[in-house]
Amino acid sequence: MTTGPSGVVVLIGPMGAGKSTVGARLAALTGTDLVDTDLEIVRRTGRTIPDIFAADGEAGFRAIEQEVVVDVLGRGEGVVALGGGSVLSAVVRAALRDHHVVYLQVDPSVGFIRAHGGARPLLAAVDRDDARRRYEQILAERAELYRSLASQIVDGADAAESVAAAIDAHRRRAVAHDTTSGHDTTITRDRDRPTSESDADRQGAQHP
Ligand SMILES: Nc1ncnc2c1ncn2[C@@H]1O[C@H](COP(=O)(O)OP(=O)(O)O)[C@@H](O)[C@H]1O
Ligand SMILES: O=C(O)C1=C[C@@H](OP(=O)(O)O)[C@@H](O)[C@H](O)C1
Ligand SMILES: [Mg+2]
Repeated sequence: MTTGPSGVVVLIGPMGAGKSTVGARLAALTGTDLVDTDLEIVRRTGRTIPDIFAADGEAGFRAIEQEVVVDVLGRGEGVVALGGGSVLSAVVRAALRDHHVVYLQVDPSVGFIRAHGGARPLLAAVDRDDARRRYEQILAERAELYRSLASQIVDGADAAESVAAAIDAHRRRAVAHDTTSGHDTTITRDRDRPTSESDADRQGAQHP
């Protein structure tokens, strides 16, 4: 993949949106490397994420996460799949500014089913209904943050191959500065460069 001035494609979105899965597909599709920052945290600390939450609390996890994410983004190339809560850090948000940031958007019904039952401490409630309510609350709290950071928004409910292909197609068009090749229907917003008047209108409508 030709990646342009800033080479990193960063995937954001809630737990279960498919960031890790799509990240792997996109890296394979484009012949680049994936860094999944959750896995990188485990690799660097030698501890699992539930262990870190249990011993250091969420605040302790966020401190480690911020350091790892900023470091990984500084490498300047490849695909980076963030953990869903990375964007809660203002330092991480600032570090995202120069990169192509893709928000994998999912309804809570899709995201929760995918995320529940794994080793995610924030959904570790004993009762499934409690866990679901927690997921919905987290998504409601973060949705606008994800939107505001995104250079591209894709439908995370689509098949992982399709999501990866949509990201690659958008990236190729952006690098080629091709404003005439039409629209990718999964793209709802291009932060930096409207591809048509209607896109520009839509941006204005979303960001008064
Ligand atoms: N596009 C997709 N279609 C169907 N299942 C998916 C898709 N993306 C992810 N999954 C499944 O959902 C679960 C969570 O995916 P994951 O990539 O870990 O999400 P995230 O990193 O955003 O939390 C995994 O079991 C994965 O196989
Ligand atoms: O949303 C969150 O706060 C979290 C998401 C997880 O990653 P995924 O988004 O890859 O599931 C992981 O970083 C941790 O359990 C916290
Ligand atoms: Mg993940």
